[in-house]
Formats: sequence, C-alpha cells, structure tokens
Amino acid sequence: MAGTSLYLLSVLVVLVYLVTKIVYRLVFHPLASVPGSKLAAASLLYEFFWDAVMGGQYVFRVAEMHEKYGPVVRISPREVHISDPAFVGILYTSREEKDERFYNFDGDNATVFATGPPTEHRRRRGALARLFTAANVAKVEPAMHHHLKKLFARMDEARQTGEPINASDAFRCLTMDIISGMTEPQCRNVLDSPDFARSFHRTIRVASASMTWQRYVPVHIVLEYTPRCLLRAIDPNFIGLLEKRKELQGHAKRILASGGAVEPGESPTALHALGASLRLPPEDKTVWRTAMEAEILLNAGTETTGITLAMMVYHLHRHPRILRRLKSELLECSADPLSELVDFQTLNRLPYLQAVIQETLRITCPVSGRLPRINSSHPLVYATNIPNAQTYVFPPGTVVSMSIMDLHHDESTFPDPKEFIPERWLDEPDNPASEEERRLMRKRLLPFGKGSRSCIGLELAKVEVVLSAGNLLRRFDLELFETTDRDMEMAHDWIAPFGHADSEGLRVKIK
Ligand code: HEM
Repeated sequence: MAGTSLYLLSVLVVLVYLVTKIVYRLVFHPLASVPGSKLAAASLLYEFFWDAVMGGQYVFRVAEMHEKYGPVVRISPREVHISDPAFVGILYTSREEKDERFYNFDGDNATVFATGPPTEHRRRRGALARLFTAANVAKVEPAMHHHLKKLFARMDEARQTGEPINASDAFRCLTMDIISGMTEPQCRNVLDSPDFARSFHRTIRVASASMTWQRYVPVHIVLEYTPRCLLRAIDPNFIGLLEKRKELQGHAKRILASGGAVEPGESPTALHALGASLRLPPEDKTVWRTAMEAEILLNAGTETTGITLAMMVYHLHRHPRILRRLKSELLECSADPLSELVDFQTLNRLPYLQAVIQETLRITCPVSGRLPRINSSHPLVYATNIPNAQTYVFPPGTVVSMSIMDLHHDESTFPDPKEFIPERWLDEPDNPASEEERRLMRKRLLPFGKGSRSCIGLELAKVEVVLSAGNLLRRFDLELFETTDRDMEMAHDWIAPFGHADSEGLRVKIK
C-alpha cells in the first residue's frame, strides 16, 4: 500500500514538473511571444518526431509554419527560425557560435563542423585550412583529371553497350574519390566499383540519417556496443559504416603516432595535416577525433558536390535550349580534341558555365537544412521596415537559425525561384534584372554559407564542379533515362538533401 502511494506520488511529481515546464515555455519564456506551433514551443519532442523519427522532415514543417505565421517562428522551446534574407548578415558573423546540440554529429562536438566555441573552432579549422586553399586545390587538379578520366572511360563503355548508368551514384563516386584522395592515405577508388558503389552510397545515407538521431540519442555509442548480428538485421549498411570508421581509426592511429609523417608513396592528406599540426593540443590529437574529422570531411565532400553535378545535368536536360547554349560555349572554349580534358582555368572563364553553376547551386541548395547559431554574449535584434511588423529582441543564449533554401528561393530576390534560369545571372540586354538587382542576387547567393563557419571546401568544390561539368558536357551527349522530378526532389533533409528511398536518382543514357 505504502509502495503504491509512493509510486503515485512520484508520477504526480513528474506530471506537475512537466506541466510547469510546458506552461513556463508557453507563457513565461523569453520566446513566448514568438509565433509558431504551440507543440513545437512546448517540447523538443516535436522536432525529434519530424527530424529523427520521420527522417529529416522538419524542414517542410518549418516552411509551413512560415507560410502561416510569417518570417519569424518559434520551432522548438529554445529555437527561433527566421526567413528573411535581410537578416543573414546579422546572424552569420564570427560572434555567433554553432548550436552544439544541433551539430553534434560526432558525439562530442569535436570536429571542425561541430565545434561551438570560436576559439576552439579557429584552432581546429586552422589545422586543416591550408589543405583546402585555392593554391593547394590547384595542386590536386591532376588527381581530379585522373578520376574524371576513369569516369569518362566508364561512360564510354556504357555508350557502347547502350546501358543506362546511374549518374547520381557515378558523380558521388567521383566526388568521393577526390575527397578521399585528399583525406586518407589510400584513395577509396569507388569509381572502380562495377555498380558505382551502390551499397556504399546507402551506407552514407544511413550515416547521414543517423547524424540527426545523434542529436537526441548517443548513436555512436549505441552502434559501437550493439551486437553486429542485430545491427545487420536492422540495416546491413550499419556494418559498412562501422567498418569504414574502424578503417579510418587505423589510419589515424598510425599517422598520429608518426607525427603526421607522409610515408613513401603517400600524398599529404587531411589525416597527415592533423597529425603534424602544431596548433592542436594533445586532447585534439586523439584517434577518435582525428578519424571523425576525416569521416565528416568524406561525407561533407561527397554528397554536396555530387548532388550539384546531378542536379545540373538534370536541369540542363530538361531545358534543351540552355543545354545547347552551354555546349556551344564549351565546344568553342578550347582547340583541344574532345578526348583531351580542358583545364580548370580555361573553363572557369566561361560566363555561361558560371551562370549555369550559380543557378544550379541556387536552386539545389546542397546544404538543405537550417543552420542554427547561438548568440552567447549579446542580444540579437530582429526588426524589419514592414509597417506594423513586430521587432524581436532575442536574449543571449537563444538559438536562431536560417536556411539557405529560404534565401535562394526568395521570390523578391529571385523572380520565379523554382525555375532554372541561368540567364538571370548574366549582364545581357534581355535580362530584365537591373545591375542593382543582380548585385543583390549575388549577395544573397550563399550556397557555401557565410561568416567564419562557411564551407572550408569551397575552393575544392568550385574546381570539382567547373572541371567535371565542363568536361563532361563538352564530351558527352546524354539522354535522361526514366528520371522524373520526383527522382530529383528532396525527400529528406539530412544536412544535405536526400531523395526518396525507392528512387534511383538520376539515370542517363550516353548517346
Ligand atoms: C557544392 C559543394 C558544397 C556546398 C554547397 C557546401 C556548403 C557548405 C555550407 C553551407 C557550410 C556551412 C554549414 C553551417 O553553417 O553549418 C559548409 C561547411 C563545411 N563544409 Fe561544405 N559544401 C560543399 C562542399 C564541401 C567539400 C568538398 C568539403 C570537403 C572539404 C566540405 C567541407 C565542409 C566543412 C568541414 C564544413 C564546416 C566548416 C566549419 O564549420 O568551419 N564542403 N559547407
């Protein structure tokens, strides 16, 4: 009897605590006046449900909230999301920190991507930054030519057999081989895989989805300690993920032990840079952190650039006039035979290719989700010049996020935002946009983010996309194969946009 009363009392205490907490969040919290779903404001479970359980769906719910409530919405007890391009310069400065809860992909906020505090971040990013400068990326261009030639040889074979290829997977293989050659001592050479490494890409998909879960559950630890047979039964791709991680840890261990020494036959990679860095204290030179840093580079460098190439090829083949114009520019840019690769510098000067790439990055948003920041030391003020619009003052500690997607699809900056119109970027007589409007468009095209946390791989991605797209479209005539808008649309936001599980992505025939 006494036991039952104690049990009831405990339940009552928990209930009172929860109700008090919810009432506080809805009525007394500093964000209580911000509009949005009350369920989202009451509990983190709402975000958990849409982002983790439903698999990267919160991005769509947040868009609905903006439609209903306007540019400022409360999307969790502690987070406000803003859809107003004018605010981007205020939020993404070097003062704001990344929200460590959201970015905790590695389980310990230990990687460059996930680190919150600016001082630690500067130190960790500094250890890698030299590898990704324009000058160093230029040195890697011959390796990119090597990988591209491999891809083109596979495409030549496919032309002869008449079989379609999965271009989404093929591009991911290309970008994986490039970033792998810069990250780990042995390039993965996934371009050699007969099916363009289908199961490997499924592993990356699972890894990306599990990063969302990591925000709420220590996924890394759970995976480590769950029996392999059980994991295999749940999803065999978990095994691939763990094997890949073990392999990276092996490399990290050896390279850290040698102080980042580059062995004969190896090229200097991110792992070597981390091992040799004098900026990093011993606690940053653990095997786990070093391997995780490499894993995040591999993931960040594969999906983003891969999807950019796939989306570009898709949009171009849905718009034959645009494709014709691009091809004629590419065919005239060099006297070299088509069998030779044109170098980055030559391709990078082509205005229409640049416009096509800008438009692809605008419409695609290879980083699709929100990018939360915390104003740890100062209040953030959101004000607009819209008559009667409310001004908000967010106290220190508020999580404030924006999404590149909102910026790039803002109708007032980019008319017909869902349409693929490379001409909008060009200074041509029939472009209705004024110079001032184009200046604003350029300012608001931020596929690589903004501020001190913008993409470390920007120079690399630029060279990869220009070189690959320019040479591929110069050399091959493609035809879409059983690929529809549904195959190319974002179905899940797992930092990068992922397609439907039952879709093959982009498939093409080589003519
Ligand atoms: C088209 C290709 C790419 C796009 C559009 C892109 C976009 C972005 C964006 C928007 C961010 C900022 C994320 C945030 O604020 O939370 C970012 C960060 C980052 N990207 Fe990329 N990225 C691309 C390619 C790459 C490549 C090739 C690498 C490989 C080196 C890479 C590695 C990273 C890393 C490590 C960060 C974290 C930087 C930091 O916090 O200091 N990305 N990227």
